[in-house]
Amino acid sequence: MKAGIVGLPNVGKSTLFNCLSNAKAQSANFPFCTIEPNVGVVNVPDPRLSKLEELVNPERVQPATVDIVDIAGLVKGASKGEGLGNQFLANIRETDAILHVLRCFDNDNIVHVDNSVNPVRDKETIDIELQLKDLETVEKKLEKVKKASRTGNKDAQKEETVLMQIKEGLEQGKSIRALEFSEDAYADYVKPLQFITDKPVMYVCNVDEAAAVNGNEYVEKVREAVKDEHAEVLVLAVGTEADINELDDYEERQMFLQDIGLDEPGSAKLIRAAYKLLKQQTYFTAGVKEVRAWTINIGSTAPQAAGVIHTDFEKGFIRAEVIGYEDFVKFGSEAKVKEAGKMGVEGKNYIVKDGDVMHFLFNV
Ligand SMILES: Nc1ncnc2c1ncn2[C@@H]1O[C@H](COP(=O)(O)OP(=O)(O)OP(=O)(O)O)[C@@H](O)[C@H]1O
Ligand SMILES: [Mg+2]
Repeated sequence: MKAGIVGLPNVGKSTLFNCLSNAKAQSANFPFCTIEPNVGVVNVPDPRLSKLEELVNPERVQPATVDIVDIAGLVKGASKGEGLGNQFLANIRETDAILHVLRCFDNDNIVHVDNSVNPVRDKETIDIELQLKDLETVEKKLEKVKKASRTGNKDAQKEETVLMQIKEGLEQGKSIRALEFSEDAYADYVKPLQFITDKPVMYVCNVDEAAAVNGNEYVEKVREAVKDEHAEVLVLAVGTEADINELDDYEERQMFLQDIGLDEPGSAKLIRAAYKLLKQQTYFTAGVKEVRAWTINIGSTAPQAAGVIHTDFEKGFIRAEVIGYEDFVKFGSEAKVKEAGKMGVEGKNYIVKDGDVMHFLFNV
């Protein structure tokens, strides 16, 4: 699962990527600085992991990770080959969620490809290109489905209705995630086409230092413009955080963060939000060798969760011993939780909860 950073050229996408990941992407004050996507594996900051580390005192700790991709800037006409053309639209298609960066700061020294700061307009520019790309996809599919539908194929007729609904929505400037489908229609006809505007999105408002905590007028306009999308809007002083990240010393970084009014980097909040956007959740294993956060899809069963460690764990799954995170902390160790009778023994239908501390029994 990966989240892609998307936006107009020169709005701070690579700078954001560098805040999140240790992989250094080139960022500079000119449009189309990024051409090939930069890929980074980013640790998901999770205070629960430090707490478990404290209690178990393991040899090593492994946080959950999320893959972040920094993609080239999009411009008007991209879907027709303008700018870097279609290539990076393919890069976006390969992601599972979109972090849409919007420039929400004034600075005459930083070029804006459309010559003025207007994040709502910028958002629409990007949306239109993505919608046009999806329109192309749906029209291609419709051509085929219509043929089958004319021969009286009932399934094809149903599909045609759904695809027409998508086509009309896109033509009205709506993104597919804003359209409503029945659960079946979505699973059968919409999801398989992997539309770009169906991917979950989060808006990242790139502000200056003064607006790091409370945002500014640009941010308010963005919030207003996206209020029907049920999408999260995150405020981040990307440039400032990148500067702070350059400091080697942890104490010094904390000091600068406090100076701008933050108790943790906005990028930490962003990574956690991206993780949620990808519909991922965490369970833990807490052994003396390793305390580790594992990533699963929300709604995973115990065997599916076991399968993330090893496919044999899933195939040979017998049962799972489960301790709720809160109980683990309250009693302080696996043994004490057992003593208190708070350890659950769960079978293959158990739906794993976020934060469960798990131990699997299996045979191979
Ligand atoms: N909040 C900010 N305030 C001031 N300058 C910023 C801010 N965020 C980014 N910048 C500056 O904007 C310029 C462009 O940033 P960056 O290279 O990250 O853009 P990009 O979106 O990746 O562009 P491209 O699409 O061309 O790859 C850089 O000089 C960067 O330092
Ligand atoms: Mg870039």
